[in-house]
Amino acid sequence: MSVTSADVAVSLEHVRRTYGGDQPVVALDDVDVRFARGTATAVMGPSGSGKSTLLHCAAGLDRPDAGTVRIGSTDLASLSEKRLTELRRSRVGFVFQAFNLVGALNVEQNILLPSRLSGQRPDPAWVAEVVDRVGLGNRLRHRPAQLSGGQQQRAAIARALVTRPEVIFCDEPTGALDTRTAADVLSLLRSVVDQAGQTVVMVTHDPVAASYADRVVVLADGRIVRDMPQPGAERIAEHLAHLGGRESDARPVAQSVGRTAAQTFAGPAAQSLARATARPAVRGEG
Ligand SMILES: Nc1ncnc2c1ncn2[C@@H]1O[C@H](COP(=O)(O)OP(=O)(O)OP(=O)(O)O)[C@@H](O)[C@H]1O
Repeated sequence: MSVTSADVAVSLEHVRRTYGGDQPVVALDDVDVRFARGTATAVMGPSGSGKSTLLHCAAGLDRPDAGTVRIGSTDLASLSEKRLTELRRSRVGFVFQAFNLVGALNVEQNILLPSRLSGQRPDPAWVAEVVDRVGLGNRLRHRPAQLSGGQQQRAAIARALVTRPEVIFCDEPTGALDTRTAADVLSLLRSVVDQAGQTVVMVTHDPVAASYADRVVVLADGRIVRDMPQPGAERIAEHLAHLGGRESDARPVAQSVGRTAAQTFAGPAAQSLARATARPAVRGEG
């Protein structure tokens, strides 16, 4: 993908991250990748290939040993820990497999937490729009434990959106969800990109989840070994199989792509899944 620097939301240039000890592990080995604004990218690869390390370095949660990481034009190495924390609160959003909502706070308080921490007073109209977009208007007073897994993840996505971050990093966002709920969450992330023009970088083991992205980057042994625009779930599964990905990575796709979406899912998720399993995700179809 050819992009000018103004179009780049996040860039990693020759990034290397080694974990120490007597037998050092090279988790990222000269990784060079740019994530364009207004796109969704899936980061895939076998267990231990460096996906989480890439996400953590890109998001400023970890510092590489060598190379440069930029959010927009900001070189993260130039920032003190305090400034880096501020950047993470204001310019970056996170969505994790385990939702990471604060159990003692209700949905509204969780959604507003990043703004509160960064001392901002979010625009009420924007908060209302975000709440509407994730469909939690009637759950704002509920605690996380009173929500389904899908609702908790939608609350986490709302929390990630509320500061209007330049990029949202997702680590296995559908890993704890059943397939139908996962499809709804992936459609929501897709709409964040298509309608709000935000940038999503998502680590996933799931080829169906990855097929919602505009691009799939595959890591092996800390290096990028594939960079595919809209490959589709079947092709992703084939690539993972060749890399010796976990058997469970490929099997559900092989099963679901053999059926129509209507057979596999009912309701609003079906249309999204049809797109995911029949052909690659296409931007603008949200
Ligand atoms: N804190 C750490 N200390 C030592 N080694 C680490 C540490 N974190 C990661 N590693 C090693 O770095 C390599 C990459 O790990 P990473 O977690 O980025 O892989 P991954 O692709 O996200 O794996 P998974 O899919 O299993 O979550 C692995 O060999 C891992 O054991």
